[in-house]
Parts: sequence; C-alpha cells; structure tokens
Amino acid sequence: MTATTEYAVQLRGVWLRLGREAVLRGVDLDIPHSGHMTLLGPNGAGKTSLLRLLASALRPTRGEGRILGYDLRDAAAVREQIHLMPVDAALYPDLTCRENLEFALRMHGRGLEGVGAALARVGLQTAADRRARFLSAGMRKRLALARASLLARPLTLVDEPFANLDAAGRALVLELLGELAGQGSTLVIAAHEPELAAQLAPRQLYLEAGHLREVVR
Ligand SMILES: Nc1ncnc2c1ncn2[C@@H]1O[C@H](COP(=O)(O)OP(=O)(O)OP(=O)(O)O)[C@@H](O)[C@H]1O
Repeated sequence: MTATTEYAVQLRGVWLRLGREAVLRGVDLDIPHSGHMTLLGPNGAGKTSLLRLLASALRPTRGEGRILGYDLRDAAAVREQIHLMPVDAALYPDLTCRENLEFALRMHGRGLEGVGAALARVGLQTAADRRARFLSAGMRKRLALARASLLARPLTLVDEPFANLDAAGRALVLELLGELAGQGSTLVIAAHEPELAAQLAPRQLYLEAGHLREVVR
C-alpha cells in the first residue's frame, strides 16, 4: 500500500484472529481526514477489537494498514497520532482525577495548564482530588472525556461514549467530541446508539461476521 497522509485510516485485507476466532475477515477501510465514522454492530462483533487494532494495541494477523500515513506495525509512531478512549475509561485507579489528567499530559510531553478547566468542563471540579477508584461509572466516563479533549490527537478512537451516562452526560459527549472534530481530530466511534452517534459521525459502518459494510441512511 502506498504511504499517503490523505487518509486518517487505511486498511487493506486486514484479518484479525483472537484465539480460535477470526474477528476480522479481510477488512478494507478508508477514512479521509475528518471523515468521522460510527462503527455499529452486535455485541461481540469485534468493534472494540477493531479500535484496538487501529490504536496498534492489536496486530493484524494478515493484511496491512496505515494511520495518518504511518504503518500500523510502527506502534510508537501510531500511538503519537491516536487517542483511544476505551469503554471502561482506562484510568489509573489510585491516581486522583487531576493526577490522571496530568499524567496523560506528561506522557505526551505536554504542559499541565488547562487541567482545572477541563475538570470543570466535565463537572468534576469538586472531585478533582478524589481517586479514580472511587468515581462512579459515569464520572469515570466524564474524566476520560476530559482526557481525550485535553490530548486532542489527530485520530480519536472512542468505544461506547454514551454508555453509563445520564442525559446531561450524553449532551456533554456530543459537545466535547464535536469540539475535537472542530479542531481537526478525526473521530471513530463504536456505539450502540446510531442516532446519537450520527450527530458526530454521520458515516456509519456495520461490522458483522468479520465484515464491514456501509450503512445507507
Ligand atoms: N484478547 C482476546 N482473546 C480472545 N478473544 C477475544 C479477545 N478480545 C476479544 N475477543 C473476542 O473477540 C470477539 C469480539 O469482541 P469485541 O469486544 O471486539 O466485540 P464488540 O463488538 O466490541 O462487542 P460489544 O458490543 O459487546 O462491546 C468476541 O467474541 C470476544 O470474545
């Protein structure tokens, strides 16, 4: 495959086997910059696995791919380009909310300004010094959203952003991810709420039995 920076994501003939199961069976995918995409599909279809593959946390069994022009096999380069917001938020349980955000910024060589404002933005200002292990599921999601927003990588991969959130939390997801998109980050969102996700990522693909197909709306 020719290296090009025209696309945020390019996959060609990607197979992914996990254990005895072939989760992806020859997937081709082109996502242009700002071609925000929603990934739909039933439980166990492989949406999380595909996001992890795009984050270079899982290697294709066969086939190849590029993220912002970087070969998926170059994990260090790919990880500079992406931020993965997993469904369980992937926080450090013994760090406070503030420390979780500061740690993420330090890992990317970034200054720590903006942490207080980011916490306030997601309604966690009074929980800033609470350890992540004592947060509710919705609060963890809000903290993960603040982190994605602060890091603002060129490709933001989001796994079930609307899960565990109240109506205000869902509105906040739309607002903050919408801002990220406005700043030029390409969004790939795995979700079970096609209508909500479509507000951010109108192109929808359905993953089933290892194959991706476009959803015609
Ligand atoms: N590390 C692993 N080893 C073996 N099998 C795995 C592994 N991770 C996931 N799987 C399997 O791969 C399949 C796809 O799982 P995945 O979590 O990607 O689905 P999903 O579409 O995100 O599901 P959900 O909508 O329930 O979140 C499932 O059958 C799962 O059991």
